[in-house]
Amino acid sequence: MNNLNDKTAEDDNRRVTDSQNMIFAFQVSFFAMCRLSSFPWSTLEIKLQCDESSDVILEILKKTCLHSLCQKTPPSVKYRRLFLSELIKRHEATTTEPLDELYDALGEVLGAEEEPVCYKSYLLPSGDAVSLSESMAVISQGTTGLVTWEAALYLAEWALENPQVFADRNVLELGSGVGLTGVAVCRSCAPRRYVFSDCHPSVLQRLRNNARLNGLPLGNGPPATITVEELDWAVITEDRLRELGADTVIASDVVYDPDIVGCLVRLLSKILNCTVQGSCTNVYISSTVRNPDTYSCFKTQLESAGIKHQLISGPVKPVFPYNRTISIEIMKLYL
Ligand SMILES: C[S@@+](CC[C@H](N)C(=O)[O-])C[C@H]1O[C@@H](n2cnc3c(N)ncnc32)[C@H](O)[C@@H]1O
Repeated sequence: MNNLNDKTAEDDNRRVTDSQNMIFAFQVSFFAMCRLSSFPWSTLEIKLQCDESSDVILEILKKTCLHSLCQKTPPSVKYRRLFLSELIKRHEATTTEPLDELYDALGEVLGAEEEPVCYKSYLLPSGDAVSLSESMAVISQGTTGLVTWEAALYLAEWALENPQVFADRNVLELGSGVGLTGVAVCRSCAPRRYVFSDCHPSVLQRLRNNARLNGLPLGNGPPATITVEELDWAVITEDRLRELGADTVIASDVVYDPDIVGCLVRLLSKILNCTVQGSCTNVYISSTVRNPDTYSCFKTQLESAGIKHQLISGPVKPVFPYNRTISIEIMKLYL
């Protein structure tokens, strides 16, 4: 008899955990504005078939559109409308009573005005969120820097698993974009100093706003510990690099255009040759291998500049939602 009771309790626990995992998956995907087709809809349908109540739908609603994060840093109006319409469709396919909360939430979104930018929030293992103002289009205002790219999420996951690489280090990030990797590193890896950088005026402005939005204590140059600097790879001098004094340099998705590979490699060569207090600088580049020709052109130019590279094992534990079928690599550079 005891065995039977134990088994039932075990099954109940498993069902609760499965349900919580599914609801969490909805929440993570919703706040990162993932494609709706990537949500676990079929798991939800199975759950709805086994459960007579609307509790699970209500819980998903509470963890998404009704969550306090959605009041502060909401995904776009259009996205919330499409999400709610899909949720309503799945709920209407069941035999349960209509849920007023769903229609109220949709009514609110239908009455809202679309903004040119939206917020995406990426949940950290600590439960905190990194919320970023991002553009809707992957290229806007003539730059690719106003959205978060997969290589940034990959590098951030790797950093979360390897905090010792950043702890008490003076970190310079090149081509920071909207700032996902940097915010995650500052929040979770305790760097001594962190310099976000980019060259595009709109990206720099967005970066400053995003750093503040995430509570980072932004200053204006030393002795501030976290700064946003205009740093163009084509014009930065060795003197400026020495002033910055970085002992760890990172970048994500900066190898995407054959026209800028040359000046990036020249900068990397300056960085590696410019020793800080006798110690060598650790350089890590995270790249999505979209175009093998561009990537191999980068490797060839590294070699010609006398820079060696070593592939680093990527992150093991998925934290952020992104397409994991694409090829992303982190390389460590050295002389
Ligand atoms: C594809 S985005 C990647 C942004 C971010 N690292 C990410 O992975 O989400 C490339 C970034 O490199 C920056 N960039 C391109 N050329 C640059 C240059 N010459 N100097 C500094 N930044 C540059 C762009 O402004 C843009 O923010």
